[in-house]
Amino acid sequence: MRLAHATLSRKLSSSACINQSIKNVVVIGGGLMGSGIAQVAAQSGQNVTIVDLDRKVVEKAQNAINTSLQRVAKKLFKDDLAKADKFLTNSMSRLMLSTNPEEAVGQSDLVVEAIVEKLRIKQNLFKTLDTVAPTHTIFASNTSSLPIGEIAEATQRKDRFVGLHFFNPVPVMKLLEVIRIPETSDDTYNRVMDWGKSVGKQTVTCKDTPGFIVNRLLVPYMMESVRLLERGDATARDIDTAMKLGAGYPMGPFELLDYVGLDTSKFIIEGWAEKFPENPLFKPVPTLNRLVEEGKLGMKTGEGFYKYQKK
Ligand SMILES: CC(=O)CC(=O)SCCNC(=O)CCNC(=O)[C@H](O)C(C)(C)COP(=O)(O)OP(=O)(O)OC[C@H]1O[C@@H](n2cnc3c(N)ncnc32)[C@H](O)[C@@H]1OP(=O)(O)O
Ligand SMILES: NC(=O)C1=CN([C@@H]2O[C@H](COP(=O)(O)OP(=O)(O)OC[C@H]3O[C@@H](n4cnc5c(N)ncnc54)[C@H](O)[C@@H]3O)[C@@H](O)[C@H]2O)C=CC1
Repeated sequence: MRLAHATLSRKLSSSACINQSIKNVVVIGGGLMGSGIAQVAAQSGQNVTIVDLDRKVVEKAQNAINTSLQRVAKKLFKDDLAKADKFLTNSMSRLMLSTNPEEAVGQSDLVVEAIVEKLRIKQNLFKTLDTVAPTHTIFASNTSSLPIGEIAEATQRKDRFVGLHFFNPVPVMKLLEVIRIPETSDDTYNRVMDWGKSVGKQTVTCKDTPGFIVNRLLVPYMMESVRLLERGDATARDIDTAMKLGAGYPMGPFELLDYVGLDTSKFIIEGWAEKFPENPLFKPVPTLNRLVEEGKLGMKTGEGFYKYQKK
């Protein structure tokens, strides 16, 4: 009887949740993207827990969010300091820190994963969370390039699994790519589309295909830029200047590679080269591999294609 009662209450709670909007968000990964995703959810009025392996990383994320929120507050309430301060305090009050993903997801409506771009690590994380997260909780990956279907393989909740691909810097870039797999339910899709708009993003939808829309076009362009450099056709600085002044890009490809992170860029192209060895667009790039091997990951380590002032 107790079991039936428990099952009934889970069913009721999950069906009741279907009508509820997403209020409790857990972001796993407190790096470049995780901190941005946590920020836009917190500033939009949601309760957010940001999780990473290491307490120092989540505290660093909290500081980065605070700094970024000050820029947003200044823009939103330029001549009303009291309102700007209230916005900042309220947003930060909705942000919790954790290094325990299993515990953090206990009350979640949505889990957004933004950890390292490695399929096995993402699968292991979701496999573990699938056993402890509430039945109604939606799982989403912010992966740049991995198949959402393969990440979802690790769980029993493919109907509640999507890709939610944000862009860097998350507080500024307006786009959110929403990727559904064949098993994604209409209710899940509709709820994450509404959620994406609630955090201020314009959503587009794409099939579960390598790189979805933007990265499928952007990453080969960035790799081709490095090949142009390797041939000695032009310097990195001139290639960046050319693309900013000639194509109106806000950043050139080398500035962007340093901004995105050379490690993430390498993981993306490596994954595609492995799956599609015959596609010349996905050929790995020796200079990128060398810089990553030397620990030069871009802005986040102070040097990539360019050197940066340590903050
Ligand atoms: C790899 C993947 O999977 C997918 C990806 O993300 S691919 C990468 C996609 N992103 C891009 O292509 C970024 C291209 N670059 C840009 O858009 C711009 O260079 C940039 C927004 C990053 C910086 O813009 P900028 O004009 O050079 O510098 P800056 O003046 O500091 O910022 C411009 C505005 O954005 C705001 N801003 C910039 N970074 C911010 C942040 N982290 N938080 C909050 N606000 C920020 C600033 O406050 C500023 O606003 P105001 O001018 O109104 O004060
Ligand atoms: N860097 C970018 O411009 C963009 C990256 N992405 C994607 O977002 C994801 C994260 O990328 P970044 O934020 O750039 O990486 P990052 O390296 O800045 O952050 C990744 C974080 O994940 C943490 N982490 C790793 N394994 C973990 C685990 N098992 N549990 C909890 N935390 C763990 C790391 O400690 C690190 O803090 C990747 O899948 C990437 O492809 C998506 C859009 C843009």
